[in-house]
Amino acid sequence: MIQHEVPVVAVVVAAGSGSRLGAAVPKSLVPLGGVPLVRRAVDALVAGGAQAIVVTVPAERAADVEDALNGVAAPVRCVPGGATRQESVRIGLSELGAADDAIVLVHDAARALIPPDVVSAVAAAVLTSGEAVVPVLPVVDSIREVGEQSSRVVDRGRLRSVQTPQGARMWQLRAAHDRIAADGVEVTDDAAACEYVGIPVTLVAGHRDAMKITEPVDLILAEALLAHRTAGARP
Ligand SMILES: Nc1ccn([C@@H]2O[C@H](COP(=O)(O)OP(=O)(O)OP(=O)(O)O)[C@@H](O)[C@H]2O)c(=O)n1
Ligand SMILES: C[C@](O)(CO)[C@H](O)COP(=O)(O)O
Repeated sequence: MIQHEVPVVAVVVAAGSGSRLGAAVPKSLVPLGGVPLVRRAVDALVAGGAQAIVVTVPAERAADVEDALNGVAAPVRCVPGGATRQESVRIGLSELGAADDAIVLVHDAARALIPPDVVSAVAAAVLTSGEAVVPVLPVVDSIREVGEQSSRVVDRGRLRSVQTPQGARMWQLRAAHDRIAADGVEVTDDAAACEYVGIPVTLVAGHRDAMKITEPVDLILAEALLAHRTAGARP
């Protein structure tokens, strides 16, 4: 388990239904190598240095998520999530009893194979930068922006795809999420919330394993990545 100089706490958002995955259970309970996604995500955060975790869960399956998290090596509390990811994060933050200067990480349960080294790197960068921190990857496809009648090439060298965990000081992230809620602003991630209140964003290297399991093909890929990991080989 990686240790940090400052307390590190986390919100794992796991309250989504996973409609695009189309499984018989909410996505966070879908097994990957026999272990629910939410358990893999929480274990990786703990291995990367998170000392206490709040997990937002689908209210009707709270007991199942609690069962899945039985025996995690850090204090974990489950709370019902909100109607959107953004609302779930805000609820999770409000339930974390951490000091204002603690480092807080927000992570998608759907990014179940996040390497603990990336978790640790995000926390370390919050400490050194004083900014919001986001793990990113270069974009590998060519990208076109579409208009009404035509489309145009976008320079992908200037683009990055954004992963989680995203980190900040607790006071920063709480202020950011309270403000966007008050202003009725919708964001897709926590760095965007921080940016809205003027907190700069630092980028660190993400990892292919931290892909968001969104569609059925992603689960097939994740099973293959896990098999490589288990065999001690890297793709
Ligand atoms: N109301 C919501 C919606 C999403 N999430 C969480 O936010 C993460 C990212 O969302 P996504 O992967 O897009 O999950 P879903 O919303 O469940 O997917 P879909 O849009 O396919 O239904 C997931 O870990 C999901 O559980 C959440 O906690 N609360
Ligand atoms: C937070 C996130 O995973 C970063 O890529 C993403 O924005 C979640 O978005 P979604 O709309 O819930 O898929």
